[in-house]
Amino acid sequence: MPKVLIADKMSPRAAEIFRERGVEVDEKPGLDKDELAAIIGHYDGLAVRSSTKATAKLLEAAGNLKVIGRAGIGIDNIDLAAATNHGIVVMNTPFGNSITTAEHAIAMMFSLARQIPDANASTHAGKWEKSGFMGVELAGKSLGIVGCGNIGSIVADRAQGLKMRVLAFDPYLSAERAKEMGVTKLELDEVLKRADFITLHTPLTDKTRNIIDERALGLMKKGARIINCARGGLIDEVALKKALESGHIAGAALDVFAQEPATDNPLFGTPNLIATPHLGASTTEAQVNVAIQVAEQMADYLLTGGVTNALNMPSMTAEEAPRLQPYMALARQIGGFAGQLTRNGVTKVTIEYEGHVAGLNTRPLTAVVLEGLLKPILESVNMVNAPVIARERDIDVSEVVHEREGDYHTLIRLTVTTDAQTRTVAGTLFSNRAPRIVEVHGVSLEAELSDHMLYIINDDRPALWGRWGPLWANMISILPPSILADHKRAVTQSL
Ligand SMILES: NC(=O)c1ccc[n+]([C@@H]2O[C@H](COP(=O)([O-])OP(=O)(O)OC[C@H]3O[C@@H](n4cnc5c(N)ncnc54)[C@H](O)[C@@H]3O)[C@@H](O)[C@H]2O)c1
Ligand SMILES: O=C(O)[C@H](O)COP(=O)(O)O
Repeated sequence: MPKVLIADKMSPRAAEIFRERGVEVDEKPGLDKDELAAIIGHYDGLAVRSSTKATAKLLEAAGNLKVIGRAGIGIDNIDLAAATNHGIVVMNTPFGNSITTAEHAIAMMFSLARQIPDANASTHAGKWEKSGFMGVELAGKSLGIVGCGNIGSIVADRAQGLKMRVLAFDPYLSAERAKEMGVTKLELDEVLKRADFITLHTPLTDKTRNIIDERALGLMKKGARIINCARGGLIDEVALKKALESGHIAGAALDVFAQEPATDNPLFGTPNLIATPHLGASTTEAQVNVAIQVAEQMADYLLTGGVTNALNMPSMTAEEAPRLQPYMALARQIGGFAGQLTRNGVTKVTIEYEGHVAGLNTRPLTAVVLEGLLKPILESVNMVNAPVIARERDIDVSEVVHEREGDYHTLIRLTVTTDAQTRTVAGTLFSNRAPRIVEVHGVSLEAELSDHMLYIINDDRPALWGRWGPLWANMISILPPSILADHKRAVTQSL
């Protein structure tokens, strides 16, 4: 029975689902990195939110780990490259907390517009400063959204309900989608210049780090307000502090910070700053959503091989997984067989899908062919890291899907090119389930592979094979070793 560790505070629904699905589960939120490293080796799955750091060092100690599930969206706390290298699938739940986070951004916008946190504190202090908290109306104002994906588009919808004009900067937002959403798509500088409120909803990448820096803040209207419920690091915190202190920016509401947990931040104490401790996803509804999704996805992967919302391997639904299973076995055999035939460095790999298989989800099959191909040289390769390893080794991988049906109702053909030669291996499924190798280097044959086989090319040199010679002339043979027991010496010499 696979075993999963829930390492962050999560809705109890996650553990319930793991148990219902037949996955053993331990809930241990709040372990420090050494405690986690000491036990991670016992688990097949690790379920986290944003607190647990799945670092390269931790993953070194995670010898059995097959999947990391992020109950949420951002995976900044997971070393994706290290996970991929270790063959660990990383999956998130991209939609479960989007509404909740969009609502937090809207709540932050209202809080800024009406200074609710300061007014609340002042009233609690018995000051009754009615004239000290003059606000601004949202209706008729412009909201600039930077990053108009899942959350940004929900924010746009809610803002339109508040009768705001919505401007969007997102290089990947199509004109049609912008039109459909009723937002005005503009370049960043235009959005900054025109908006009364700016809200950020991009991931933190090399391109978005400090996207709101001193220059960007300078472009914003005097008296504009800014909200960040996406990721710390999108705003230069020192520049924002200056802009708030000078009054150029009338207010900022931040849910996320460059360093988290943010217990000591240069912005703390700055006037007109509203801060929440990364609460964007913290509603009961969102936490139940992401807990259910992450547990279902991880259980699917561990129990059926189904892959949903993975960030480092192609998806394969739990329904597809059993249908693809015999093809996975075939793909692994074809790749493994070709890998054992290949001596020199591989430069190019072409995988052709023909007939029935051409209509299936071929990306996982390609990953498995590559796994098989690379296995003879790299013990730790699996279908998660095989495509990355191929890329790192400059192997040009291409998939060709033929709609035509050839001699077989379904066929996978692998062509491997090295500096020295080109080799092909093709296989089919008998009765839609039993893998058969049906072609090697253009020679037709039929072989059911088992774990230990002998592969022989007979050069047809006189006297090499004694009485077997005439039979094997110009043939490739793949045989169980027992058949050749009497001829062991000859075979050994030949190989
Ligand atoms: N505060 C929280 O608790 C909380 C909760 C959920 C999500 N988040 C964060 O919110 C962010 C957005 O989440 P999402 O689900 O909407 O993601 P998403 O991938 O659906 O949307 C991100 C958008 O940003 C756009 N984008 C990418 N690079 C850009 C760039 N250089 N300039 C402008 N736009 C760019 C993308 O095209 C995409 O449309 C993520 O960073 C996520 O981690 C925070
Ligand atoms: O990316 C996310 O989903 C949010 O940052 C939520 O993080 P959390 O699960 O730690 O609340």
